[in-house]
Amino acid sequence: MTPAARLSAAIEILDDVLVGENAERVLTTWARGHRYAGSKDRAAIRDLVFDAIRCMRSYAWLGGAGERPSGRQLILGALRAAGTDPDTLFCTDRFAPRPLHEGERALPAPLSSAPRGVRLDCPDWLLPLYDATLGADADAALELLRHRSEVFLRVNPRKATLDTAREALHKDDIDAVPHPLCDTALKVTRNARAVARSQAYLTGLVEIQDVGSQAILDVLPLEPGQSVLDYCAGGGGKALAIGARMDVKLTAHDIDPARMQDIAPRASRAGIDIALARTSELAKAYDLILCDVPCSGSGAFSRSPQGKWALTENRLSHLVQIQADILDEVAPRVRPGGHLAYATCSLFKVENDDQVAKFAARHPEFSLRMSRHVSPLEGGDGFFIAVFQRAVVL
Ligand SMILES: C[S@@+](CC[C@H](N)C(=O)[O-])C[C@H]1O[C@@H](n2cnc3c(N)ncnc32)[C@H](O)[C@@H]1O
Repeated sequence: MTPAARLSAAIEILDDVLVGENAERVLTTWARGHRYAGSKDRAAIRDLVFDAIRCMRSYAWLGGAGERPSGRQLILGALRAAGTDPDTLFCTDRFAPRPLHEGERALPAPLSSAPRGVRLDCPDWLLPLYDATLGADADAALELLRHRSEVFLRVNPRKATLDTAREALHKDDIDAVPHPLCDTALKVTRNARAVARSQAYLTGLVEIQDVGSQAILDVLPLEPGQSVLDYCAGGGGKALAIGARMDVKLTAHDIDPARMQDIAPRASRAGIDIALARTSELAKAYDLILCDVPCSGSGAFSRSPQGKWALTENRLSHLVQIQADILDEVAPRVRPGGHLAYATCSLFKVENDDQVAKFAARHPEFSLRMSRHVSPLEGGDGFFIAVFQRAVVL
């Protein structure tokens, strides 16, 4: 496909995304209907689509749109943001987006004169929430969240060291460097798209996991032989990381067991045992329970940018209630003297410190031992973790 034809495809896909369709699903459907598009085309179109979602407000501004842009306006804005002359691609070539009309040619005011939420590609109502946590760092963090995230790997210490994992990756033409935030983390610096096909990945030397997600687990009070429950396990990212670090008796649980379907193959690749349990199968008490709760995702909007625009005040309140309910549900299953860890990929106080303070007030049998905020400025997604200990004598 020509670069202009890729733009036409991205415009078509974005038009579906803009009426509320899930971007991943639209991209998959599009690829099925356009078999002539090769893997490089699909990757380029995907990048165009996700960049436009991340930068929706600034591209809409530069594309001359209001708050409800079209796919065409977003792609026009993307070209202007990149300093590309749109006339070279919106042209009469076959499969190219049609040439610009007079109205579209009018240049917008510079982005530097746009309101803060437009410049930072953030819904206005979320700005004070970021400010409350990040203060003077808020703009720099939001700037990072409007760009594509890096690809990070977690080295599995059961199978490799950082060096042997890097060597194995190198054989598949992938370069990666250690990251200071966590001593299991590698940042991929070249050929990230090849990771999922590489021997290092297929044989369990490395897993794909954000560095912030790895770093928060450093604070878990893990001891060999403990019983550990990952209560909101999803695809098992955290459970796998725990099992790779320590010989523990690990159980994964999720309200939606279907979400755990990848855990068995991932655990087998990594050489780790993880039992999967339904709620009725959970034990009465665990030494450590991790609740990696559903959240706004406000620390990870560079990875999942649709969430940024879909979030509403009602949805956020609902999530905060779900998080509190999950903590109340698991609290009785922490053995006396055991630990309860609460984690989010959010940067909002209402989901983090406020949630933790309210739990402590409702459950005087738990004491907060520590909490850790990971900012996007540290290199990965934004995360939060708090660790409580249950009193020995109740
Ligand atoms: C943030 S995701 C977990 C990500 C996962 N821990 C990882 O690292 O890959 C949150 C998970 O919580 C699950 N969940 C939502 N409500 C729940 C509940 N009441 N009890 C248990 N799990 C729940 C969701 O299905 C979702 O898979």
